[in-house]
Amino acid sequence: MLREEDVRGIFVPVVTPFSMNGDLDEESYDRYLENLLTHDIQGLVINGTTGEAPTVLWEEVHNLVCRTKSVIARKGISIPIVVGTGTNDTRSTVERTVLAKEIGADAALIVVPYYSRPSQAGILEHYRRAAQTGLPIIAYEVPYRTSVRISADTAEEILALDGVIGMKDSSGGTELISALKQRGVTKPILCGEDAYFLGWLRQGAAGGILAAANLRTEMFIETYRQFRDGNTALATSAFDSLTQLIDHLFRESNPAPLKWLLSHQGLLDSDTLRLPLLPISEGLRNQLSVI
Ligand SMILES: O=C(O)C1=N[C@H](C(=O)O)C[C@H](O)C1
Repeated sequence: MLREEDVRGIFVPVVTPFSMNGDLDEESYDRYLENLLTHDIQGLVINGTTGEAPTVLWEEVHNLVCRTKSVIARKGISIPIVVGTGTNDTRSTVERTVLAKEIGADAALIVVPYYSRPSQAGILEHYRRAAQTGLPIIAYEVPYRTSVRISADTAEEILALDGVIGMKDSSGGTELISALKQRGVTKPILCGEDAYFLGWLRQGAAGGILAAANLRTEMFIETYRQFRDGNTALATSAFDSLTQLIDHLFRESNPAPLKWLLSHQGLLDSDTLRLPLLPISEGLRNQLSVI
């Protein structure tokens, strides 16, 4: 299981490849994962936003976890697997987290419950129940997707729960992380906003869960390592080399641009997404093909 002290560095949220008919494309997944695991990343996230969690069935998540374990074993490496188990329903979140534990996940990524607009107390209770499953939890704050924002007080209380080992912060600004750091919170916070990765490291983030790190993975690792080692100029120049890519990857809904680039590079057979997401526009295809 993932330990709090190992929540650092570059975690890569994997895509869920689909064939043209919309079925899970297992062959592409294995090929893409084999390639990704040539890099020295600190963890994988299955069934996150980048994995199109809202459209992936639990049986498919199960299949992806098993396939991932096989690829990892074949390569003779060890790398933690974090599985997205969060829904907007506490009971199903707990059930999925228990199932993820049973199939050997190392931690669960649990999004703030969306749609229902729960109170801060309701959000805290959601995490309290999930944390009781015994699978380490990374809470995931992403207000532009969930339409609720956790306060610094609630974030601090969530992070104080036994079993919560960290937080992924995609809140769009540094207010939350700086408030938590000012309060002396020591549990790790991972950046979930690719464009702000270096800025977040400066604020005390322990690393990032970054869709863009599926591409140019080495430069993300370099940014993290140089920053960690105090070489801020080298970290800045590594990160500067990534900003154009990051900007393009988020011009249309993630993971559509990423899937297009992965298929353009031959790592996936197709850039198929499940509705309501659609493949990227022709305009963005033209831009991506020359970056
Ligand atoms: O899949 C994820 O985890 C990520 N989700 C963010 C989003 O699209 O909201 C982006 C981040 O890079 C990784």
